[in-house]
Amino acid sequence: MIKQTLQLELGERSYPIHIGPGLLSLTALYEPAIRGRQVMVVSNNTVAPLYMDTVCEALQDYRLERLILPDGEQYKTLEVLNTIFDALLEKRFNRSCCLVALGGGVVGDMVGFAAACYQRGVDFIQIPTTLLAQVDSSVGGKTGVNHPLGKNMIGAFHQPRLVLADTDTLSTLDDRQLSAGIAEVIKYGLIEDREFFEWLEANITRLLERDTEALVYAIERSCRCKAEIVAADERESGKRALLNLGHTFGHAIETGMGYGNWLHGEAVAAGMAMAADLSARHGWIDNTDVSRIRALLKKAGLPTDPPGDISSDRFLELMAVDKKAMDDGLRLVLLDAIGAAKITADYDHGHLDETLSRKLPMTGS
Ligand SMILES: NC(=O)c1ccc[n+]([C@@H]2O[C@H](COP(=O)([O-])OP(=O)(O)OC[C@H]3O[C@@H](n4cnc5c(N)ncnc54)[C@H](O)[C@@H]3O)[C@@H](O)[C@H]2O)c1
Ligand SMILES: O=C(O)C(=O)C[C@@H](O)[C@H](O)[C@H](O)COP(=O)(O)O
Ligand SMILES: [Zn+2]
Repeated sequence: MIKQTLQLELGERSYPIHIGPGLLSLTALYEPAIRGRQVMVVSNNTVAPLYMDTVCEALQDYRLERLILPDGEQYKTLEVLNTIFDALLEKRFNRSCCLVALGGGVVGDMVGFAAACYQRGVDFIQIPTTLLAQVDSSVGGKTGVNHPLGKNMIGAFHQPRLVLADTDTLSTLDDRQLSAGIAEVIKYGLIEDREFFEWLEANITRLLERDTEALVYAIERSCRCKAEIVAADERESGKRALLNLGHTFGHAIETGMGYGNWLHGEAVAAGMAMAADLSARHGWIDNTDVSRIRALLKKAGLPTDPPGDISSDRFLELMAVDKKAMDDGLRLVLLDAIGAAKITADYDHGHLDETLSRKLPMTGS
């Protein structure tokens, strides 16, 4: 079985995405990206004790440095980013170096942004170790940090040279984090792949039980969807915004609750349920679709309602900084069907208020 390799096609910045068990120790996979370079492997204090040695042993013939960041969404900040620059300068890393991001989406986003900025841009490799990072954050080149007033507000587009998603690393992930990753998997089904959504309805238990074959299938199908969208619209001038389904509500929840209280995937899950609710209020999908979406999210161990502590006015305030806000208003990603999302500014503000203030039928099932 079971290793899969996809290619994200972006001309001379194209790169492979390797998916499967046992990949961390395969030196040959890294070599094209790091041959002859200084390499800094950056991780955090949870992931480094688990996997840093395996990666460094695979790279033992290289000039290696290790750097360990504090673990948590609350550390996805400019301040912690600066510690990466300190380490690179102290170790005299030059422009031909390569950074390796070993961890979940937080490490990946920060190391990617450090690579985008250091000496105006150096190479980096993504080694995602959470399901969420393997299906989403390691692919596509969105990098950055949070600001107290808004999620991912400081960042850059900077593509990795290689993505190496070793599914064995998922064995040490706790159940809550696995579920958070499944939220982004469900997102792909909702935005443009109804058949995948139906596969998820039938196979969600296999994913929750960490069946390797099911995981590789879901990761590959998710990455294929994301890679096609990014190849068509790298910098989100159009279609890429579909990947933001659930995120305008979700980012508001993350910022409003304080980073790290709700996991990103949990906030996105509640946000997708809210997007489905708002779509149904317009008659674009029907209530049975909403119930199906909520049922799958629940079965995956995910929330389907926003926290009670955020009023609809506060939601609107938090949502106003969304990157899809234009001078003429905020665009939202909503649903015409399961498997057909759309980006639209043409929604009813009264309906939006009903969704934000959780008026029935939001709590239908
Ligand atoms: N760039 C993008 O396109 C993109 C896409 C989606 C999400 N994101 C960002 O990704 C972040 C969320 O990523 P995440 O869900 O991976 O969270 P995370 O990076 O915080 O990782 C979750 C937790 O799991 C731990 N962990 C990681 N791998 C582990 C393993 N194999 N075994 C045990 N523990 C492990 C981490 O240390 C952390 O405590 C958010 O900041 C979000 O904004 C970015
Ligand atoms: O890759 C994308 O494009 C996405 O929107 C993927 C999202 O899952 C991810 O959370 C991303 O970081 C959100 O980007 P943002 O531009 O809304 O901050
Ligand atoms: Zn996301």
